[in-house]
Amino acid sequence: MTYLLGLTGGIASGKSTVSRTFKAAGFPVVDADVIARQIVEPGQPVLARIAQAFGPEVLRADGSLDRAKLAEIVFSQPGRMAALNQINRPYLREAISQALAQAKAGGAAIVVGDIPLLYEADYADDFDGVAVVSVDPNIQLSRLMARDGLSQADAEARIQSQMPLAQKAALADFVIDNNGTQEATIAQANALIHRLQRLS
Ligand SMILES: CC(C)(COP(=O)(O)OP(=O)(O)OC[C@H]1O[C@@H](n2cnc3c(N)ncnc32)[C@H](O)[C@@H]1O)[C@@H](O)C(=O)NCCC(=O)NCCS
Ligand SMILES: Nc1ncnc2c1ncn2[C@@H]1O[C@H](COP(=O)(O)OP(=O)(O)OP(=O)(O)O)[C@@H](O)[C@H]1O
Repeated sequence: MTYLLGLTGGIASGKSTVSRTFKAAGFPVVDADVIARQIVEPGQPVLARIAQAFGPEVLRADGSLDRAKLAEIVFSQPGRMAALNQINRPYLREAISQALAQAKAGGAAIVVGDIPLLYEADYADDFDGVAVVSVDPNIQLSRLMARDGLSQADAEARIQSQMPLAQKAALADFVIDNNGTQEATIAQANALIHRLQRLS
């Protein structure tokens, strides 16, 4: 039996370290951010609907999505974010559930769905259990600013567009604390793998 694990957290909370650890141990990981990029490639219906709703200024000269421009709009205006979510979510859900089913058919003991908005978009019931990567707010803010070169105000707006991380941790079946070193986080992820292997 495959154990289907949902992996989530906040923006820049450290999900990548955990998903890399599962991949390194040989388990398939379905990455919602990658799928979210695929569904807005030129020629895809979602891109046309985004252009219709947000105007041609969110497209580059070559017709591809100007992600920085769209991010600037949606992370500063919750109403516009809600409009983007309304367009994207049905397509994302379909593509994510197809990718998870395909990964599960491979027969691995654990399959991971790395979904940043797992709780916000109501995916928890699709999984056998959910792991949240947690980090203190001040560390999350400084890592996000450093990684994406954002001002404090822009980084705070992105964090605030999501469910508070403490609330996600309270809902989770497993919590991985990423306040320490990456090595400490990898050790927690490996301990979780051993625990799930006993359950699967
Ligand atoms: C707004 C966009 C253009 C910004 O693109 P950008 O390249 O700067 O960021 P990227 O896609 O790598 O996402 C980075 C992080 O932002 C956060 N984030 C992305 N979308 C959202 C959203 N709709 N609401 C809250 N947080 C979000 C997530 O934590 C994600 O890991 C892009 O994130 C997007 O199209 N989002 C809508 C699709 C979506 O819901 N993706 C999340 C999959 S669960
Ligand atoms: N334990 C750690 N110590 C120091 N830096 C870290 C640690 N964990 C992550 N980072 C750094 O913090 C940033 C955010 O981490 P990461 O990209 O893994 O988060 P994420 O949850 O996958 O983000 P997103 O959902 O936004 O894609 C990265 O630049 C990463 O190198």
